[in-house]
Amino acid sequence: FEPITVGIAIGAASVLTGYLSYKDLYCRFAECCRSERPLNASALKQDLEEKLFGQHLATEVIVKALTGFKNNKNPKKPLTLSLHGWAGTGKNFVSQIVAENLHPKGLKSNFVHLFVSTLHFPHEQHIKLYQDQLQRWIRGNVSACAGSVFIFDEMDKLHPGVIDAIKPFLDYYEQIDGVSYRKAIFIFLSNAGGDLITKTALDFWRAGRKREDIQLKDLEAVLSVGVFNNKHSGLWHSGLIDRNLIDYFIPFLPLEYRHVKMCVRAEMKARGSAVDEDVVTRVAEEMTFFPKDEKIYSDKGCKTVQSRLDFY
Ligand SMILES: Nc1ncnc2c1ncn2[C@@H]1O[C@H](COP(=O)(O)OP(=O)(O)OP(=O)(O)O)[C@@H](O)[C@H]1O
Repeated sequence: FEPITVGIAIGAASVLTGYLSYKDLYCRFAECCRSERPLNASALKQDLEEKLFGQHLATEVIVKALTGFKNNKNPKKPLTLSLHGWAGTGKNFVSQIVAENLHPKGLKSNFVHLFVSTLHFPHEQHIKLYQDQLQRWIRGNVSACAGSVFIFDEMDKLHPGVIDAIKPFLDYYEQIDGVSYRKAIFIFLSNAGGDLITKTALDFWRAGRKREDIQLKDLEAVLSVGVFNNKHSGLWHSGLIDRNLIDYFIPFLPLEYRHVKMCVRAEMKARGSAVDEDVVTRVAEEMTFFPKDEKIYSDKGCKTVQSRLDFY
């Protein structure tokens, strides 16, 4: 070997390892954006299967959507998921699990952003301002981290004008003003279609069929009436659906008595207490169930379980 070449190689290697270890060290203390980091699909699946109760369809579609998207080195557009269902059925909860699997700090991460319509965009007269702020916010954050996650809660209460502001980012553009949005993930949550999803679940129940036998295709037609063709739905107005900018519609089924009980048990464990079946039953029985005669589904899903448990 020629001494000069060897010297250069050693120099380059030490600079490189120095750089790498510096970066690794830095990322131990500060949060780093690692958009290229592969998704641990089995960890996500396990998380959903263990923590999310009664939502076999949502679990299946979310794992499939995220695995496909994160395995694709060159996606043509950002991933857009639209989660639909009754209150308290786990839409926010799932977003939190997804966020944690993408960025370890989850909702607290600098690369995960949650917007709540009634909180962040409450006044119709300020739509123009919201549009500008939101566009600037998304542009700034995707420039800083390509794999940023944006969650929009209460999408059905969001003014279509605000949705219009984000539409360009969801499209198939390679870049907009030098920024590529193709690795970002947008998650929309709404109650739209929840009543129709419930009706399908109820039809299955009344026909003596198992909840787990409900398939995506049983709900696609239902969602298309409730959300796609419903002119009062913000999603329809915005043209997001017409332009095929939503990749996956994910239905959340209404929760039954047994699922509410599972939520109570999970909450007790999370609080570090032993599971007391007596308390589990009492909390579950305090919830209200519908329809009036059959009383199958919890009105609020698992939503008030935590506060009710405080009384025991
Ligand atoms: N399917 C579920 N499995 C396990 N826990 C659940 C489920 N659904 C709800 N929960 C529990 O109830 C809490 C409230 O649910 P969540 O906020 O996710 O409901 P949501 O569907 O987003 O409701 P909304 O439409 O009213 O915003 C969650 O933080 C979680 O603890």
